[in-house]
Amino acid sequence: MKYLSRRLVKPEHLNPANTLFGGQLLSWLDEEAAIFAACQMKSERHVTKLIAEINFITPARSGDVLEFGFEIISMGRSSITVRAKVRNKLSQLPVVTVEKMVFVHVNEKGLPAPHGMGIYAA
Ligand SMILES: CC(=O)SCCNC(=O)CCNC(=O)[C@H](O)C(C)(C)COP(=O)(O)OP(=O)(O)OC[C@H]1O[C@@H](n2cnc3c(N)ncnc32)[C@H](O)[C@@H]1OP(=O)(O)O
Repeated sequence: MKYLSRRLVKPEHLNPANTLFGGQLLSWLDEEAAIFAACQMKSERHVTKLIAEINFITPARSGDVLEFGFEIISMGRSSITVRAKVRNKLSQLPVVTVEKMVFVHVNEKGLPAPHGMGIYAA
């Protein structure tokens, strides 16, 4: 798994329990995974199709630096499927894992279109 980006947890990202709001983390994850998918497909136009099995493992707190890791599970005709893990940079503890994120390359009408790429390192 490649850890390609980092985010700092700030007070405005917290929930009433003073830990990172899950929706904030998922928003970051979707954006970071979409960038990863774009790099693999060499695509500027793709959409998130599926996010499956999200497991929030340990809480993150203000001041924590989170690292976002991704790996390719498979590439199809128009789609790419990736696995994701976010971990605490200092402790290396896993914060969340996502078993499956599917992104689909689309044409100008928003319909699936072949990305034409094999697997290569971004
Ligand atoms: C980055 C963002 O936040 S984007 C915003 C959020 N996302 C969206 O709004 C997307 C809304 N959804 C859509 O527009 C449509 O569902 C599309 C364009 C993604 C797909 O349309 P579909 O009619 O399902 O396409 P189709 O059945 O031809 O499948 C296209 C590809 O997706 C894959 N796919 C479709 N459904 C699934 C699924 N449930 N799970 C896994 N893969 C799937 C197919 O296997 C196919 O892959 P392949 O071409 O590599 O073999």
